[in-house]
Amino acid sequence: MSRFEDGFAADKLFAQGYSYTYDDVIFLPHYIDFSTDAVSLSTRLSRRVPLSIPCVSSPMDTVSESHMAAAMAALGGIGIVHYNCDIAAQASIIRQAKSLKHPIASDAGVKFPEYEITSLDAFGPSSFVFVTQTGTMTTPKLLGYVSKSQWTRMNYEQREMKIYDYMKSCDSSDYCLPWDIDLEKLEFVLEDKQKGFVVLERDGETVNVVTKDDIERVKGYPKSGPGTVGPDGEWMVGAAIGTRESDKERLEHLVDAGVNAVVLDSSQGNSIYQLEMIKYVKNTYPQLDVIGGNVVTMYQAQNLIQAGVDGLRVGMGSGSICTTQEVCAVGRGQATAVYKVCSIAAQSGIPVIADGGISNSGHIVKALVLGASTVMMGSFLAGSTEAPGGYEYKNGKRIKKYRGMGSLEAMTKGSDQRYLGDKTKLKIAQGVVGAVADKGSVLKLIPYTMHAVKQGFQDLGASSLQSAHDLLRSDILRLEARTGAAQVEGGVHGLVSYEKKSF
Ligand SMILES: NC(=O)C1=CN([C@@H]2O[C@H](COP(=O)(O)OP(=O)(O)OC[C@H]3O[C@@H](n4cnc5c(N)ncnc54)[C@H](O)[C@@H]3O)[C@@H](O)[C@H]2O)C=CC1
Ligand SMILES: O=c1[nH]c(=O)c2[nH+]cn([C@@H]3O[C@H](COP(=O)(O)O)[C@@H](O)[C@H]3O)c2[nH]1
Ligand SMILES: [K+]
Repeated sequence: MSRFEDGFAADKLFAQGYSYTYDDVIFLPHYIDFSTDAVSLSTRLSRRVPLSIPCVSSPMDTVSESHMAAAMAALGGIGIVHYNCDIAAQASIIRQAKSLKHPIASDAGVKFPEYEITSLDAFGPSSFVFVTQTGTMTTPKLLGYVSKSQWTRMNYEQREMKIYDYMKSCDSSDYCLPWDIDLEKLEFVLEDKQKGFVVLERDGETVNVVTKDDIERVKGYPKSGPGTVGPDGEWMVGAAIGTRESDKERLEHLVDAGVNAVVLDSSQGNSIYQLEMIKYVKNTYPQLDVIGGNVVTMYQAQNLIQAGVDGLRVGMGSGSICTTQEVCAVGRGQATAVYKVCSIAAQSGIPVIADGGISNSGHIVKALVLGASTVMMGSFLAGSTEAPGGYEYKNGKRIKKYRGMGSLEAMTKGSDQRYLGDKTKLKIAQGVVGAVADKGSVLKLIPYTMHAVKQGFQDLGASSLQSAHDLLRSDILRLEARTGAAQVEGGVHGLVSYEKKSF
């Protein structure tokens, strides 16, 4: 096939000594001969974990607990449960995620018993505030509830009381339904009994609380592809662990809880600790996929591949809450890192997760076309209904906390595990604590985002991830670096004001 010399081949672009990130590069459009619906984004997380969409949630304590993991699996992606908690808590998050057959995260407020409700904000868009021991719906034990109408009728003095002084208790089995009940039956019960909410239980444990409004809300979301279901017929769930001796005991409990893949969580994965942990996991649990990282160079990747990883995670300092490049002077622009690592991983058929720095669908297209099999997202998913933590209001905006796992706040919470109780160890932050805007449910956000990604693939003439990788490696797909002015031009510019609505 004759071709004009136009744009750059990826090999040439990424060999110039620059560290490019997603925004620095742009693909040149190719040729369309299929519809957007013909694009398949099916892929693999790791050697033996197939996914129908290339989306993975970050193992961070403000992103991935049970509701996020269940929702990601229901969408055809996967969630990686964080390990900034004790072993029993992480195992129980995995069990709960697998038990959320209907991955509905209620948008009701959830508070702990000593909380004082001072405004209707506590209810969010819902008619209820639920009360659990921890003030979250992660492994909840429902103690009681307050309805909006009850609270509105209370006088000012009563409103200064703690919730447990006036909440209605709901230990009556009248509210409880089995975790695996059909959605139609669930709806029927809600209609029939006029209760407004039900409690789903498995083996005597509460796994979820769902209101009538929640059911109506999720019914309006787009249909998503086949979910990520394991051989046990339940959602596949991944989990992060560290590389300390104590992580071996942690892993044993996670395996008991049914974990389907494990991510060795480190900013610099090319270490003796990780190489030894990879060998340990492979020897002890040969059926379990182990993902190594993080890496950004071919040398790092090669070492982990030789040690036997089933997947690699790429990114150092590219995350929205990361300060690693500032603090340690190491890392790499994410586009370069993904391209370089993928070019070596492809030779061994090892899937690569492009981790961090995703803030729009275009970044996802770039990561996937540059060779990644999946993208891992923190800030993109934080702030959603499924992310852990409650909403707050700031300057009239509904927000949720989002923090780096290397922030002082997160390290302090997990320090007992990571520093083995050694309080004398100096802690240097490599991340920040912040907040992100309410994004609604990932059950809506992700299907729209995947549709946008398919449109990008169509423009490039790639009907699948494999076809995109082939086009790139055969130099048919061309790209260029964007100047600062080209990046400005590529964004919205020259308007006095505008409203950006993506879907
Ligand atoms: N992707 C990124 O750019 C970054 C991510 N993070 C996140 O922050 C969290 C913490 O990351 P890291 O500090 O890199 O975690 P880490 O667990 O790899 O490292 C913590 C410290 O412990 C040491 N260590 C690990 N295993 C050991 C063993 N068996 N014996 C003795 N020392 C050992 C490491 O060398 C390091 O000094 C993770 O969740 C990570 O994903 C942090 C910084 C950057
Ligand atoms: O330098 C860092 N300090 C941190 O405290 C930290 N916490 C998470 N991560 C990494 O960032 C990824 C999420 O990035 P995004 O918000 O951009 O999706 C995550 O998936 C991690 O790889 C950190 N990196
Ligand atoms: K950063």
